[in-house]
Amino acid sequence: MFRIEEQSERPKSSISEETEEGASHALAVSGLTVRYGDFTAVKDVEFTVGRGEVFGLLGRNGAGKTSTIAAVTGLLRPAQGRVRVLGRDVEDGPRGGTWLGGALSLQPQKTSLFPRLTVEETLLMWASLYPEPRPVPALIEELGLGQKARTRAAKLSGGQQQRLLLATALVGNTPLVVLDEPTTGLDPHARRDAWAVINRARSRGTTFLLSTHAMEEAEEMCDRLAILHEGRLLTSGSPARIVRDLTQGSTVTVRSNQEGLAVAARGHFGADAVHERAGGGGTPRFSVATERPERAVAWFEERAPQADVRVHRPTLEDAFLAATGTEGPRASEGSEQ
Ligand SMILES: Nc1ncnc2c1ncn2[C@@H]1O[C@H](COP(=O)(O)OP(=O)(O)OP(=O)(O)O)[C@@H](O)[C@H]1O
Repeated sequence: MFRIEEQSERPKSSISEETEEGASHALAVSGLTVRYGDFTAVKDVEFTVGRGEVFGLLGRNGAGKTSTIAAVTGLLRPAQGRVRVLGRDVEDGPRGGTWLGGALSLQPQKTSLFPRLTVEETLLMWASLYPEPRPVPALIEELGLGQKARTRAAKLSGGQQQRLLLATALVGNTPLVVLDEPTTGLDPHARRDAWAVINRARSRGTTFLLSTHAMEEAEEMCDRLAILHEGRLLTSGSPARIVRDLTQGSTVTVRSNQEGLAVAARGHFGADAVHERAGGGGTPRFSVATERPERAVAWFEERAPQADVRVHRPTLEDAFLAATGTEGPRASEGSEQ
């Protein structure tokens, strides 16, 4: 379990003062446990999202991201725990599109699109559920669907449907927007367009909770992340902090026939930092673990100009793989105690 203390200062939402009272976070999740029958899909998950933040949920397939989102949005009643949006308990809100009087909106699943409604009709329908929706024509343009405004949902490509789903979440103009894998299936251009749309909404003060499998998206878009694994929250923090905490730092890999180079490297960087690598019978290879790869590269350039020197900086994907690499038995009623 991990608590997050920081929070961002952002403009207040349009929700009434009464519901703002005591609402120091856009979203506060505590002790969240979701069960399906005797299977525990989410266990004691705890995190907060500051106003105006983009907060990402990462996790392998089946880790519990969608179940967490369902509980956060009131679509599913948790077995235990509390979810507060702008200080107000989600359980108190009505179910359906007008959650918490317009405080949050959710990007629905593809199956929620009405195939015979056009892009425009779909968004007008969703807009009618919220007190202060965004103007539909401008949103259609922003999502790059201008040419398709009068096309039925069934006739859109997969990526266009995905953009329409993102638009249905944004049209409500709510302080908190929840997106379940918002850019899955989008081409790289459309993905960047979607990021730009999210960033524009963020700059107006909108808070986002999103789940994603795209590490680049998580690194690029999210202020903070939580990694869920087998229903539990493993860690949370900024992408940089997660990389720092869960990986061994940078590695410089050196291929060289120069005699004595590995020995000299051990003398300079320390014996523990230098590791021989299996070279497969080719040029001898070793790696150096270092916090300052640039300096290590300069050191090798000076002593062994012919050497093949490459830097590997740990990525969020490295951190994610390291954190979620183990596949133990899932939490369940029987194994929790
Ligand atoms: N309605 C349900 N009934 C029973 N089990 C469910 C139900 N919905 C989800 N589960 C189970 O709960 C676990 C978590 O599922 P969830 O959909 O929350 O994972 P996820 O992290 O969103 O996965 P993915 O990345 O594949 O979308 C999985 O083992 C899943 O099989």
